[in-house]
Amino acid sequence: MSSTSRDPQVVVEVLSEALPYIQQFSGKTVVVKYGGNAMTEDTLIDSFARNIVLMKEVGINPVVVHGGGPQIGSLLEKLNIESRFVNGMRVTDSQTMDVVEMVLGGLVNKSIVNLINQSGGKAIGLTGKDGAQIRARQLKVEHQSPEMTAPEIIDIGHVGEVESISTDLIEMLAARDFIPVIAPIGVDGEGNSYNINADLVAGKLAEALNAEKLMLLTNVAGLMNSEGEVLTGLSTTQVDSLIADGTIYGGMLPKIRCALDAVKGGVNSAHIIDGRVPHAVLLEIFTNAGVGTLITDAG
Ligand SMILES: Nc1ncnc2c1ncn2[C@@H]1O[C@H](COP(=O)(O)OP(=O)(O)O)[C@@H](O)[C@H]1O
Ligand SMILES: CC(=O)N[C@@H](CCC(=O)OP(=O)(O)O)C(=O)O
Repeated sequence: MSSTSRDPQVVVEVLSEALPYIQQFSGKTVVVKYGGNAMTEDTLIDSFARNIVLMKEVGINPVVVHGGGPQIGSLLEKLNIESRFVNGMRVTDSQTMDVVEMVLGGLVNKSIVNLINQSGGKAIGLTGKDGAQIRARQLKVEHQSPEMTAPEIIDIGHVGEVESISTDLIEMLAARDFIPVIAPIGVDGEGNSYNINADLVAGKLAEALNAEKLMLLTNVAGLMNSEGEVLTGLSTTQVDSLIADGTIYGGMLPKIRCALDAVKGGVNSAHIIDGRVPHAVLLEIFTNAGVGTLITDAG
């Protein structure tokens, strides 16, 4: 339906209903993680970009952190390089690291920046290497399968975890009305690059920025139980048991862990939401629709 064919009364009522949310979040920072799996259709990416611009226009400071796992996977496939994951993390040798940097820092970052700019925003794309703002160290992964008596520590190459984040650059850009768009690549003191799971970067960045909200856009309706029902208001203990019985696996592991860490670290709420729903970001921020899984410290 075109905007001209909508009942004007409905349009103004919708705008009016958003007012308390606009007042509540104006001046606050919201970190939005845009997962590669949610970037499936051009119209969806376009509505995501418009949502981010609208947030900025009403006085909220959006900071975008993006993923791009499937996009990295498809270039690796073209280059005949196999993709392997351990606990939801990509095993990253030097060759894979080059591809990760090209895809995340180049193609994906610049296409999001371009779409936000096309929608009237002022986006600036950066990786964690710019201004050395994301200091990383190598992540050691603990892996245990049912047949093993004790977990083993495995080296999965150039995969990093966040050691520290400097928010100067992001705050400077946000204060001048730019929208920072961050690719999850970190750097250590020697200048080595690290591939960091985008959820982990988003969670740590939300903490460092004292963000009001962390929104994780993905390709499922939320965190689900084994019956496929969306769960919300989970405690750490409930999450631990869902991990232990295999209900939470793969890419949902870093996502739920970073959401729990972020709310423990002072972020007011974290939300795992379905990025395949048009205008998912606005639905979460400006309505009571209750999309997805909500995580708060009280959970
Ligand atoms: N309990 C669960 N509830 C929902 N999704 C889950 C669960 N456990 C594992 N997953 C998987 O996690 C995926 C989302 O993580 P990921 O693929 O890394 O997405 P993104 O690119 O958005 O970060 C889902 O597509 C689903 O396959
Ligand atoms: C270490 C690790 O796994 N890094 C991720 C970085 C991209 C990412 O996190 O993308 P999504 O959010 O789309 O999953 C990867 O190489 O796929």
